[in-house]
Amino acid sequence: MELIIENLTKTYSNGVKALNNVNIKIGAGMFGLLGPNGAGKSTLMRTIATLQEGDSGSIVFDGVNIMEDKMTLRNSLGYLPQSFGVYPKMSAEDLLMHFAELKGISNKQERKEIVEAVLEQTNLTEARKKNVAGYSGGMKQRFGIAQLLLNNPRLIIVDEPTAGLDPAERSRFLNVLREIGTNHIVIFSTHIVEDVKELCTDMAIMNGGAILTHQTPREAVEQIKGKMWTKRIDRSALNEHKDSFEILSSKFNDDNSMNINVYSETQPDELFIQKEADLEDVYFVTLKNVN
Ligand SMILES: Nc1ncnc2c1ncn2[C@@H]1O[C@H](COP(=O)(O)OP(=O)(O)OP(=O)(O)O)[C@@H](O)[C@H]1O
Repeated sequence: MELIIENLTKTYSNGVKALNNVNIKIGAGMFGLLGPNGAGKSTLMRTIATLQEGDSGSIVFDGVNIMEDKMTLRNSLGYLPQSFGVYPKMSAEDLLMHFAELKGISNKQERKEIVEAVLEQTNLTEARKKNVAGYSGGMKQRFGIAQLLLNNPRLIIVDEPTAGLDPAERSRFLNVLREIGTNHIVIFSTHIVEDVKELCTDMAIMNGGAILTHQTPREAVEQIKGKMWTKRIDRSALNEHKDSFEILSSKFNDDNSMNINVYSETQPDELFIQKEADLEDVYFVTLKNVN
């Protein structure tokens, strides 16, 4: 199972180059697509999901060029968009039975079994009789996953699913995705670095329509190990430090001080101490290198 994207380009009619020669190979497992707002993540995901077309390049899923043969991909695709419509006042179970019928599962017993299974997979069995319209944000997102699992997709695309979820709901949602990720390709876009850290076996960072880096989270952190420095400064000294150092990120402390973080091969000055590199540092280093 493999998705291969080559030389994919898309320029919108207003001149925005949303995809700039994207090349990437994605295998089974949880793949995190990380990037700031406007990086091109949604454009890339919508193009893979065949909801819009690239200007040039190719996307091949399991040997089939999906730009030429959209139907084959659609039969094995589950797509959860960034936001989806309003649900009627129906229980999750009834609504899923209805969607299953629309998806062509005509045998009622078979439909029941599949619906039961997807409710279980998304931890919604207890809430199956409740109206989906009254579900919390996190439950709606899990329902979205239940719905896309009905036709047993091999490629699952979820566009910023954790945005707006509270920590408990986010964690439940990530657990559901984690289970699914073991035997599917799951492409998951987010601007939350923690999501990728907790969940993904593979990841890419995107900005300005281009893939800036494609590595496992562990490899990415390994690469900047020993090169991250932090210095505790008085908050009022921030501007003078900005003039002297390229500050990647900063954190306020409880007192009047703050920590500034810098990427450097060598100690930037004698008051900087080495900091344990993490994925957030990778994200900022990667974005900074192209700016
Ligand atoms: N239909 C469109 N017409 C014109 N420009 C568009 C269109 N859709 C997106 N863009 C622009 O293309 C660029 C990439 O947008 P895209 O939505 O793919 O990014 P994103 O990484 O998903 O961002 P976000 O996290 O904000 O959803 C942005 O500059 C955006 O303004």
